[in-house]
Amino acid sequence: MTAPSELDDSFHVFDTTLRDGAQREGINLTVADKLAIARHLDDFGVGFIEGGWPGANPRDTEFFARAQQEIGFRHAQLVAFGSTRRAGTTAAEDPQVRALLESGAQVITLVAKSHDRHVELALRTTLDENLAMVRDTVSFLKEQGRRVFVDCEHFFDGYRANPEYAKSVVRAASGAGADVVVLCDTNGGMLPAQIQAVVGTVLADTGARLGIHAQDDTGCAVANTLAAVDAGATHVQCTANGYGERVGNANLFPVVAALELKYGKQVLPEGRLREMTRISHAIAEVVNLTPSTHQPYVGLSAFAHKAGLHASAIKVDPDLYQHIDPEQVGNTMRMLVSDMAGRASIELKGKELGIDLGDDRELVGRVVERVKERELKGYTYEAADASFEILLRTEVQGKPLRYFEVESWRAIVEDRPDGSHANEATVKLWAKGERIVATAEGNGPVNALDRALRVGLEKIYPQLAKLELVDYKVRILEGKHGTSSTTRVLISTSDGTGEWSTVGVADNVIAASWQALEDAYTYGLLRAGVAPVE
Ligand SMILES: CC(=O)SCCNC(=O)CCNC(=O)[C@H](O)C(C)(C)COP(=O)(O)OP(=O)(O)OC[C@H]1O[C@@H](n2cnc3c(N)ncnc32)[C@H](O)[C@@H]1OP(=O)(O)O
Ligand SMILES: CC(=O)C(=O)O
Repeated sequence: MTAPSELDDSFHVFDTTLRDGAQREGINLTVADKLAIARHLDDFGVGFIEGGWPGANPRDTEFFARAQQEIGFRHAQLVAFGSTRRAGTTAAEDPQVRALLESGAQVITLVAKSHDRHVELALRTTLDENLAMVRDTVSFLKEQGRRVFVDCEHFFDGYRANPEYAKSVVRAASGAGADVVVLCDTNGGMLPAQIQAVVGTVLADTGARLGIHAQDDTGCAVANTLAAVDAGATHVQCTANGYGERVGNANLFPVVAALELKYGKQVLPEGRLREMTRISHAIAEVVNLTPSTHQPYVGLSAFAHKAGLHASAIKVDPDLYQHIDPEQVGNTMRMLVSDMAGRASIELKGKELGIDLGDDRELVGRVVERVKERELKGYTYEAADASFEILLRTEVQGKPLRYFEVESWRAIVEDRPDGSHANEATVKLWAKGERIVATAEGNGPVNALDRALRVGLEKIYPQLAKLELVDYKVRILEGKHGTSSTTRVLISTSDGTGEWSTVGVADNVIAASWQALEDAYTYGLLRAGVAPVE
């Protein structure tokens, strides 16, 4: 793989997940989390990882010390973030500038004011003193042998208010030796055409090497970043999954994918783009946020096709309804089966599941009809792949896919005088010619049924011991009918190596849960390779 020193310096992918990303509400990273994310980002191949603000809090200070000792960076250079010196002092004496040096980072990003109003109101100093703060801090850090990037905070709002002053900050930074001057849309209110025009003009007027840092308050951060690149910016600041202050920052993954796949610019080491989906999800795990299923390129739904017309064209050529081959970013195409499906959707889904439907138009038509009929009753197969597979196999073999037959089941909830509840269930089943009666208690009626089913079947199917219910969702489908409405239950089950979802629909929650449980156990046995009863 390419070592940091061999990376092409003409274009920078700069990640600020550990600094700006950590400013998102709800994210609270430990040092261990930061180290784990830095490893993922380095593995992905970004050029720069902004690790935080050393000196601002003990956690960031510790992160810099440990990252340099513990991570053997293969691609990225570690960057420390801080501000220009305070007004009325020198850079050498400013404790937070010293903390930047003491962090050991060889690359430093300085945040500088570039909006005249901010200088006067927030810094409470003069416009000239702010320029001196920028010049002094940059030249001091350059003298200390550091590479320096300057983030011009509120650049675009500042440019609108006072373009000459905003540009004088760029000139002060670049004149003092800043390697890149980054124009920041700090309030995130800009639109792509505005960004493109301003970046083009500033580049022509100052000749400085420019970067872009876009917040996502208009939902345009990715587009704004690309517009800046169109205008000549050669350094993009982004965060994994778009995490960041308020609504977030430019999302690293669509920016990098656009640069590589649409602009034809190689910004990552060879082959790393194919790791993008895995890395996006791994970082989401570390920050403890569920990955967005609808995220471009890397979301579970990014290449999921629901409409029958789409499927019929995809059957001929997937490119007809996909902007790229999902494998280029490590994602996969999925077919969703629902009441919007047509024959082609079922054929493609069958292929995905490894079930041969031959050219049996009648069979496929029957499955389409059955799905539509069931979805009208409230079933949803796009969220319950395992129940769909059971339905499909049942239609293909012309008889139910069965491991056991249910004679009856019963669940009892007992309200006790002390306010507690006892839940008990009994199931009566037939499996391999044997009649089974099993009773169990649980912490709710569905849990009691689940246990009774397991207790009853485990003697015959020991494979069931591994199964675990990992999620349970209930939805009332026709709220206006109150307690008499239709209830849909979705259950997710795991066997430790994979997870599957099943659905049940009935006029009461226990009956709906029972159906979903029956499918969950049936599918678990199918996955375990157990032959169904004839
Ligand atoms: C746009 C962005 O997202 S920039 C990143 C911002 N990130 C953070 O703020 C997270 C980390 N920040 C912190 O932990 C704290 O704010 C610290 C340690 C940096 C500073 O804390 P304090 O010294 O208590 O100051 P406080 O946060 O109240 O105010 C910031 C100070 O920095 C000054 N300041 C702000 N920007 C700059 C700048 N570019 N150059 C010099 N000084 C600046 C402000 O004028 C204010 O000065 P004052 O203390 O004289 O009023
Ligand atoms: C520097 C930064 O985070 C901003 O201006 O938004």
